Amino acid sequence: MFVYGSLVLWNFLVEEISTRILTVFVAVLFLVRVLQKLKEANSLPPGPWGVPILGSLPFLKGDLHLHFRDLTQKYGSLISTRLGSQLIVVLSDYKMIRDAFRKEEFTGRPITEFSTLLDGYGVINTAGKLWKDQRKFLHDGLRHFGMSYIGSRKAQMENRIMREVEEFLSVLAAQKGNPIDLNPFLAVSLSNVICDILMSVRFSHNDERFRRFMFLIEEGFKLFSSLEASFFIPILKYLPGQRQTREKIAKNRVEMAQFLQETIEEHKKSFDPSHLRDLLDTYLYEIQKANEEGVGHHLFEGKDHDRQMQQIMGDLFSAGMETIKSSLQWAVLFMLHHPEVMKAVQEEMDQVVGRRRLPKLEDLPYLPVTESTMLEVMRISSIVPMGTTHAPTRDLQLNGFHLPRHAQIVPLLHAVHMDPSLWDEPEKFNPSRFINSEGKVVKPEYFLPFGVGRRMCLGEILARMEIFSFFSSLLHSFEICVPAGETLPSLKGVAGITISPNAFKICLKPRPMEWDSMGTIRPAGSH
Ligand code: HEM
Repeated sequence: MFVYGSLVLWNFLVEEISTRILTVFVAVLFLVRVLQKLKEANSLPPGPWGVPILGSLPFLKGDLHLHFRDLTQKYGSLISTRLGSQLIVVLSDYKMIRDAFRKEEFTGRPITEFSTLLDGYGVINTAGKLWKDQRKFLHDGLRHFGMSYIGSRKAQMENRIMREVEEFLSVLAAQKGNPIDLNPFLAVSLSNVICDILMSVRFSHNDERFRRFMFLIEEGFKLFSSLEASFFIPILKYLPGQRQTREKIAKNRVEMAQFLQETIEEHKKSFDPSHLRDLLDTYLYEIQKANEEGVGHHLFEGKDHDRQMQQIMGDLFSAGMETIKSSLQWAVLFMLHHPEVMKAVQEEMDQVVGRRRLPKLEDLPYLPVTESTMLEVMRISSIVPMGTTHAPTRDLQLNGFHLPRHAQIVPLLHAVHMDPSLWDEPEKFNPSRFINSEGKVVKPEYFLPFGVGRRMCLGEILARMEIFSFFSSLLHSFEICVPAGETLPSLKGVAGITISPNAFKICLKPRPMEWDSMGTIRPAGSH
């Protein structure tokens, strides 16, 4: 009896002690974790803490890039803040951005609701080896098809662009000076340039297929924006309405994928390895080579080939069309606001290019007023105000602060372009800031419309060629004015991933070319 009683007591004590030890152990673990979090929070770059769960979300006012700019003015050029569950680190000093983004460890992409929707396909939202291989391949491929400052391929690219410029100008001339919104005309012409390079596809201005494709892209942007809240507070994705939005995104993606897949299938049928027509063919070539060698291709890392090609085409199209369209719309808008600059650009071209032909890329070094005007448009509009969001590939230190692996790193390009310590009166539109005392165009190292470092824009050369060709030809061919009775359109843009102007209308009055007064058809080789 005594032995039994002792055993019961012993067991009771052991259980009691174990429970207590376990409780103490859990409490210590919890405390250590809380201390770790506090230490981490203390070593993060400075910035507003906000409120529990929501972070700074309730205090967001206006456009995100302007909100971040206000914070950097208050807390310094490296700040951190929480938006819901996401830790955001903003860099606004150009040297800091440049030095950080040169390093491999800043080339990651954050894992967000948005990136999971894309399943790691494409180039823009990938990271690691797959991104690196993809980027190198695309860089070489785009060069091969003329995205280069030198060589015969450059001439090919210029011809391709000028074919679209001429069609653009003739469609505009057919509007006979009536008020028009340039947006749909630019959309077709610019899409044709990029689609030709990617997959030898061109659209006409009334093409139903193209309209549907553009509609799906625009709707996609809107649908993604309406999911934004759940990117920051993931639990919101279970709200009614959010599921339907996701389903709609998936449905639209299938429709766009079908459109792209049709082109991929046509390419597969007519594929000739000795004559690669476009970027899509270069992918097919790589796949064929890998199949013959019986190995998986490093460009796909076990991913579905067709889906990867679809996403690459989609990535380059969406990165390459909207950005140039917005830049050109900003350029026109600034010309309406600064007719004296428009006049100076036109006079320079009349003198250097003459009235017998359209401007060519080789004229550019002799057109400092035109070039500096385009640069100033890019600076002041900063159409990709926050670049793309990067993520550290591991926990890092930057300027003595801790950047955890899950942080989202934002390069605030807008703040760099509006920094009064770098630019004199940055809010003022002043192209001559890019011209030195010898009359030459100079681009300071803190001019970063295409970002900087390892993940900087892949399409910079094409973008510069297109912006020059469309802008200079438009101004060479037409006087641009506000429709009679209408007020000057606002310079306040609509901010999303890019900033574009609100829709506005213009009237175009032809500036006679010499072949018009001669009553002849445009002479062959005049452009
Ligand atoms: C005015 C036109 C354009 C501007 C201002 C622009 C600007 C930018 C910026 C700021 C970035 C992010 C850089 C970073 O995060 O560090 C970017 C990335 C990118 N751009 Fe552009 N871009 C333009 C046109 C184009 C064109 C025409 C193409 C395609 C042919 C293109 C393809 C890309 C791609 C693929 C990336 C992502 C690169 C990567 O993730 O490694 N862009 N661009």
